[in-house]
Amino acid sequence: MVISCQVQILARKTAKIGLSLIHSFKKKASHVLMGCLCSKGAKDHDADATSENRTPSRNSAAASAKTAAGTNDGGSAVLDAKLKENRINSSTLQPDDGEKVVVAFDVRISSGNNAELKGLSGEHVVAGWPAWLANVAPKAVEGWLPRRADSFEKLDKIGQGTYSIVYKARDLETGKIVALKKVRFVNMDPESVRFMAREIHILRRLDHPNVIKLEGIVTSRVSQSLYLVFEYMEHDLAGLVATPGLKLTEPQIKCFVQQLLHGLDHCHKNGVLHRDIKGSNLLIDSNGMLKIADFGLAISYDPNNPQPLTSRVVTLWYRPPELLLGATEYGVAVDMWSTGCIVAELFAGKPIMTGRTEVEQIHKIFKLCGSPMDDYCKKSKVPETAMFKPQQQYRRCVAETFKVFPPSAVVLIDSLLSLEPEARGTASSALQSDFFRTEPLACDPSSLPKLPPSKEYDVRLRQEEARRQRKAALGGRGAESVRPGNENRETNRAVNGAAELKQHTHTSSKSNSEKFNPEDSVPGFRVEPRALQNSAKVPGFGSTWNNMGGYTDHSTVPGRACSSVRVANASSTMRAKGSSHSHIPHLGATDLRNPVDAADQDHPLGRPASSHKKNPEVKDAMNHGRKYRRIHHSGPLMPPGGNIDDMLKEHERHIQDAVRKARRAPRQAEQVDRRT
Ligand SMILES: Nc1ncnc2c1ncn2[C@@H]1O[C@H](COP(=O)(O)OP(=O)(O)OP(=O)(O)O)[C@@H](O)[C@H]1O
Repeated sequence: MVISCQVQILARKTAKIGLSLIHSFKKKASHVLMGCLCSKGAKDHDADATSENRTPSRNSAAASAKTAAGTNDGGSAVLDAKLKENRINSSTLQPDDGEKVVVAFDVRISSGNNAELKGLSGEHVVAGWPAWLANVAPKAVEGWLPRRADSFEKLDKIGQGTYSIVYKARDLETGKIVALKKVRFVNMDPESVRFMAREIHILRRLDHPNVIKLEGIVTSRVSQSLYLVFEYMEHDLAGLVATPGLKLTEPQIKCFVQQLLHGLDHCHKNGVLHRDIKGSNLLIDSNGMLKIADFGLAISYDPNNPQPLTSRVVTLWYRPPELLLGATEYGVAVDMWSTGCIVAELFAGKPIMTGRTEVEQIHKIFKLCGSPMDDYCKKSKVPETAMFKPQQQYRRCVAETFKVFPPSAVVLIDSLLSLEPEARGTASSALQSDFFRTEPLACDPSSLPKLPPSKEYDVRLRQEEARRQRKAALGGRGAESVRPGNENRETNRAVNGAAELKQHTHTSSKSNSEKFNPEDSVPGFRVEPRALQNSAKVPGFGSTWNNMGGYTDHSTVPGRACSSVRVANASSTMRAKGSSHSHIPHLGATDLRNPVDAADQDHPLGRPASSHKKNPEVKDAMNHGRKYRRIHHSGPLMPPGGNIDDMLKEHERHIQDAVRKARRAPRQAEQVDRRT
């Protein structure tokens, strides 16, 4: 005991030396101690991290745990409810397994069956890790020492995820600017701790310039939270795509896609599936380096020994058809599908398939990629019972839809968006595609122009500012009194965001695909003359990007089909109607998804639903939509013989109901406010 105390004091004073002492004292020199900020390569798989491999339901539970933890104040009741829902709602889940795993886990810790593990966690506690972490996930922190929260100075809140808040901070020891991802746990729930531990463990196994680097972990003794320390990244791809007036050139798109594929290749070759590739998880630093981030849903997998995995992963718009149809045996192809969506999104300037529910999402996929062939289930490992075929036969129209993109991009997108997973190829085969060999070639990341920080989070801030403005207007001051030019850029962007949001809300009685594409021949797309596109310039901003030296603007390259046209989005629609705003920011992924995703709010993964929590604008809509929560949930998407068109109409009606009620609620609240 005395020895242990002395060691503890030592460890606190000089942590690095302290841990070495502990280890030599305990004669456990199995790994080299590098200190908190540099340890790499904890190769052995954490039993916890791979437990999904044993049961598909555990990860679903974990995903729910992530969601529940994200509510922070929701407490364990939310978590319990989510876990329960998981078991009740999901057809792909085996009812008892989630429970069993949790129990088995508790038994393992408390019964002391695994003496070595227990010893390891004891060591970690002595080294300064909190017991709740050391006990639950000893391997995640193995070889590292915790940093103290007061060795960082928080500068700004820069992001918010389902279960985390991200801050920009200064490391007071080195002066370096970092990102601190604060993860709070609900009652130290082992399931959510373990979920986060999996993320840490996976991040520590990866080491690549295009994968975000976890630099350390900070524990806070006061709050029940952990901070993950990451290198700081100024932008994310979703934010860039949503930046008003910003149009990526072909070399820039190639540069980003190439980096994404290199990062993915590294993950896949190291047996890691990301399972949540989307723009807001692709971070970009001030040198144009793209890094894959948010490994919260990532999983270790062994292609030679496939295990059942949950199908409840990947954000809806980027989710491949086999997952929507409940496949539990899958591999790298799920990330390749998401990559295909991203590549097309970069050229289109907006997400390409924006389903509001899983049913609608699969329908959009079939409309674009064609109806599945008879042997689809077998080839894609989709359970026959979960399969449905749209009543109407759709022919594949990927090439036709994206014909305005450069031909080599179309070929790549066509292959990545194959219905059959096998046909999508791998990250390394995609890197060999003509897309990267055809002129104009990818530019160098370092030559990308410097941009002000742009994240999906900024888009959300704009929305919040918009709400504030609207409220102020109702209070008599009027949003119009804020003149662009009198405010800083952030506010100007917010004002424009307000207009867009308003417009979006007012016109949301129709889905975007209906709005933009009444003839519905090509899902969600309409090609517009460049004249309209050109009107969308941000004073002093878009021009910076477009005038960068040395870049090919493909509007000037003859034969580049994509140069002369642009896919329509809400902004251009508004401009076409003569909106007084010279540029209307295109809503980010979250924004478009939020107001209409009511039917998805109970998704066990909780990702689409989680975005509602982030956005108070639609929170009410979600509450009002609660009674619809059971409709058309995932699992078998259609009862045999069901009519997809009726179902979609029904969906639309429910969603519109929810949105209408949501719109009414704040007005009523404001009336009450004014009265009181
Ligand atoms: N290293 C970083 N540098 C700068 N910003 C970051 C960094 N890591 C994350 N962020 C910002 O914080 C946001 C949330 O982070 P992250 O995606 O890791 O959290 P999450 O809780 O898993 O989110 P989600 O629910 O979207 O999956 C990101 O979208 C990004 O904008």
